[in-house]
Amino acid sequence: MTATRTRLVLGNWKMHGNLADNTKLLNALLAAPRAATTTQMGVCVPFPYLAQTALALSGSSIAWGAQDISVHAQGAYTGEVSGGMLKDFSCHYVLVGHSERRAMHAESDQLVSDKARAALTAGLTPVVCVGESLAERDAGQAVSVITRQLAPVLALGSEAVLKMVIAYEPVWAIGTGRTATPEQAQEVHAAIRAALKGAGAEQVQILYGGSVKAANAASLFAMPDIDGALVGGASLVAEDFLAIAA
Ligand SMILES: O=C[C@H](O)COP(=O)(O)O
Repeated sequence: MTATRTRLVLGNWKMHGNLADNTKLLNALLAAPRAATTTQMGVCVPFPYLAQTALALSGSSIAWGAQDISVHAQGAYTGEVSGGMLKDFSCHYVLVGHSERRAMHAESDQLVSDKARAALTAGLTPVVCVGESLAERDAGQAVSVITRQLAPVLALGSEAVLKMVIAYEPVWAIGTGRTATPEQAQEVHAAIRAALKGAGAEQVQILYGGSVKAANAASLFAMPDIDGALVGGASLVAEDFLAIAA
């Protein structure tokens, strides 16, 4: 990682948590000494817990955000949550295009780009998730799949891209315990950075996600184009999440 990019460790709670457990987790994150690290930390929580998270983390160095956003600003869109609503809870980040949403909610590459644009319009930082399936990797298509997924996002223009975070999450590594090797991840991260092209590509944070644990974080983070992690399961256990950030 170059000196110009700050490391970012972002937790994705997915559909986990309840008021009592969240309080314990957030308090444990807040209680940990962090003076020794410049690593940015954040948590992306389910919508119902944004108020609780905002209240707990307000004034701390830990940011928070959501896991999805509507492309619409307001209106008759039952079940949707707008960027303006997320800003009401002082969200900094919002995940867009997580593979679980691409797969289970049929989110297209274009829709993911539209969500990234909606996030930017609301003043949020979109974390654009990309990643190939195992079949695609085995077919040698990892980079071409990611290039396809990123194309509509890059079409938003370099000014927009500079305000985003990109997360490379190979689908076969998510929740499986099977992490990409640092070399596999670096190869894709370098391809992503090359695809960003243009002025400022060196400034964009590119996170790796997929079974990141304290035991493998350091070797991943040692790679030149890996700027941190998007952490699922391990972000639900304070000591594991803190150990990754440390
Ligand atoms: O958003 C996080 C990723 O899906 C990774 O999840 P995981 O760390 O549980 O493999």
